Amino acid sequence: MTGIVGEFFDLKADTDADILAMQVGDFYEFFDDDAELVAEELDLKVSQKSSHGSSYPMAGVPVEDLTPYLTALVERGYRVAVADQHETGDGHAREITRVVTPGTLLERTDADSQYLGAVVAAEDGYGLAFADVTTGRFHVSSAAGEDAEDRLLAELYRFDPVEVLPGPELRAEDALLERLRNRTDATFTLHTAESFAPGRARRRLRQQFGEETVGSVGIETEATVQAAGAILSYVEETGVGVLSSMTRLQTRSSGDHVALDGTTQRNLELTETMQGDRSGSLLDTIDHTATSAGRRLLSEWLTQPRQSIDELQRRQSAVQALAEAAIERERIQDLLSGTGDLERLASRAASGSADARDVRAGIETLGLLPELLDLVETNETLGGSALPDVLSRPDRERVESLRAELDAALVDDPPGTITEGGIIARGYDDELDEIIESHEEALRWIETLDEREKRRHGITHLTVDRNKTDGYYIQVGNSETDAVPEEYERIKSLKNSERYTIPELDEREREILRLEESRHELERELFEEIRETVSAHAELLQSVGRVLAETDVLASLATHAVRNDWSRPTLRPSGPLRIEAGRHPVVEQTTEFVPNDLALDDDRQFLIVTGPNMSGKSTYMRQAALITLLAQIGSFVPARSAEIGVVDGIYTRVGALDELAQGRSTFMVEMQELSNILHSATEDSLVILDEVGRGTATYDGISIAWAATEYLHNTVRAKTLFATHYHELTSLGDHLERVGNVHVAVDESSGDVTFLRTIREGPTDRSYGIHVADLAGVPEPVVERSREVLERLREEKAIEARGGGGEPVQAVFDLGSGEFATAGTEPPRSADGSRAGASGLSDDQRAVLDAISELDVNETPPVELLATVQEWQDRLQDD
Ligand SMILES: Nc1ncnc2c1ncn2[C@@H]1O[C@H](COP(=O)(O)OP(=O)(O)OP(=O)(O)O)[C@@H](O)[C@H]1O
Repeated sequence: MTGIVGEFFDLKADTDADILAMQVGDFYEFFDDDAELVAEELDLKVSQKSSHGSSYPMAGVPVEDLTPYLTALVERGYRVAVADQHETGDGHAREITRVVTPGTLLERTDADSQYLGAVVAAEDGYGLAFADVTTGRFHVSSAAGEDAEDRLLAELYRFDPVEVLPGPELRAEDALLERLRNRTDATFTLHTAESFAPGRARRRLRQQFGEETVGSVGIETEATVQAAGAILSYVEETGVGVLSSMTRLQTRSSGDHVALDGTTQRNLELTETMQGDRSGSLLDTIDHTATSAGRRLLSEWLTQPRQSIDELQRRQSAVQALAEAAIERERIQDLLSGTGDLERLASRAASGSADARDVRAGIETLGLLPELLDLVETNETLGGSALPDVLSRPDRERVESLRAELDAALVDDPPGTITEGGIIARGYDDELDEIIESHEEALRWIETLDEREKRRHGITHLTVDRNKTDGYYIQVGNSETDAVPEEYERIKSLKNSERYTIPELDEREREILRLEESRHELERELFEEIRETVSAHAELLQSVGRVLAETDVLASLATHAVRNDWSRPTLRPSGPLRIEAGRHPVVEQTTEFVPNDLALDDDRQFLIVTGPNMSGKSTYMRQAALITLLAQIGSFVPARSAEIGVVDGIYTRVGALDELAQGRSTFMVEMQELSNILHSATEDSLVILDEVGRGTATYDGISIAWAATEYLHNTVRAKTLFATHYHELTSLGDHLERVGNVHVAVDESSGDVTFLRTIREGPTDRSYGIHVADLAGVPEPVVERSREVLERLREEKAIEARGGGGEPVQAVFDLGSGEFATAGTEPPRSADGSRAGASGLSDDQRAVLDAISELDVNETPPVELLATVQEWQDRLQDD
């Protein structure tokens, strides 16, 4: 098939992109199914194009408007190929110049990172690589060991990629792929298997980052090399052209990072809430950054706390100085706001999409560095902090020479297009200066032509102007057309005037057009050279960008500390966690918050937290984790004072509601997460367990919680906070040396429950679930009946707890041994006190036993269970 539509189909057959945008003159056109799809997604009009007797749907957008349409399509997960048109000797030809995908979209303007990820499965784990084409960032990591899969998920959660390239082996692992898909919103793209081949991948990696870098950063596994190589090949193949801005290969320095699994990042609502909203997350609450690069870095810090005390104290010193020097801090934030995003400029310059305005913004931003350094050094408080060191990191002279070079090249306020001149400053290029001079002279000649002509011919209503159809012309009012000389050639008659031209004017016009053309051409060429200079300095720009982002984050942390009365925590290499009057950083924003103390040390390393529902147990535990985490990004913390033994990991196990939506058993998830914690946590970790064991039958739950506590206490020895409704567990405090009990106090003096939100020593003796049921509007008869049942149960429990003296009617939990005695091992006694054989049972007793063995504890709601137990008791008592 020939013709435009045929060409479209040929090109489409050559690409695996979902949609093809093909340039036809001033438009990008979509045909056939693509036209229907794009029209539907973007609300475009569909027309029909005839070709070879058939008619095809067609939709198009003007060339200059492609970007927003492209961005919208890609953000919806489509991969769009763009075929550009170029001139050939005898017409036009088109070829695909790039494929825009979620992970290679350059036109991003918001603050978010946009990672493209690759995951390669190997025998002993996974290799991972992540690249952000908009900033040139490139990270590699690996996930190995027994919990490799959890580590993999944690990394995916941390980078939150928009597009993932699964390696060839992974493609066959349906179950894992499904989990990955559930964990990210990424588009999964099948990139050619060859690009994952180890030899090829290694070559690419060396080519990109240099042999030495690849050797020195210590990429641990071949799978990681494969993942990194595949990303490089994908970025190259999609034609986004940013490879030269990827200058630094980053690995996680193991030993310094704090383990923070995906579940914990989510539970602590670091960058989004459990519901997936940004608002209400820790990031959203503490973010006062002035730049998008700053916000990206703050998000990175929060998901990547550190252990290095030196680094943390360095950050703390800067935050403290910035907190104290309020005026300078505001000045710094003022200077930073409105600056260009240098990391993104480097990428856009490398891809050739940066325009003169982008570069101009970059120049201004580079100029800020000496200004900031000056401001910081001349202030005593700031000068004594780590800030001067931060700002001195990029080579000052190189920055200034690049800035000066670019500044001399561009005008102060360039236009947003690079094809229409007006970009390059005078004095930068001799040839251009000459053209501009001649151009301006020709323009001056035309500007003064009206005066000359008026004088020469004595005509008063004469003007010289230009429009698209007529070019330059002389216009004379009808009343004076008689005075027009002979050489005037009429080109148009209007209602009240006539338009003329003269040979000199025609000649000037031709000259102006010629000069304009060469000026535009030359300015574009010069600008492209300048853009290449920018691109060649990608590394320098990125380092200045990072330094400014870091200053922004430190100032933001200082602002939040000052506004919310946070304090500088004392950091120690390991050991106790002591918090005086601590608060929850997010909850304190919206509530009259009641501060609480916490101490976890060598004498008391494990706290069991009890208290009524909704009293504040979760808040108390999360605030401990968040205070530790904030301290380990170098921030101040919401507390009167805090002493923090640096942790190597924060592990949480908190409600699993969201997993339910993904169709996994809550209990299974709970146990997988518990297993992960028991495997991974160390003596230097902080563990938060909320209601572990709740997802199964009571006795199973208590047993698991009991055993996990013993293991964490005896073997792992991690600092642990454990909230539970199982009061049985509180007696662990008597048995295990370093386990203590605290509870959240309530006031019942008025007959109602008032939440005091205060943490007190010792366990609670009861649960307030019924009160919450009442608050929630459960019908009065049910609430009343629950109270009766509870009373009875309490009496029974007192009997059970003594472990004898009464009639055990059901399995009892022996607090002394931590084991269960069941009805089966301890048959009921007969009325005379002697043990009755199975044959000596009454009908009622047998019926009760049958009922017990048939009852499915997992499937019976607790209230019904209690009622059933009571019914049995009644039957046995009547017996
Ligand atoms: N120290 C505090 N000061 C003020 N308000 C608080 C405090 N702690 C908790 N709250 C408020 O109490 C509410 C319930 O707290 P939280 O969810 O921590 O209770 P919980 O005991 O874990 O509940 P459940 O056992 O039902 O899970 C929170 O939404 C919070 O607004």
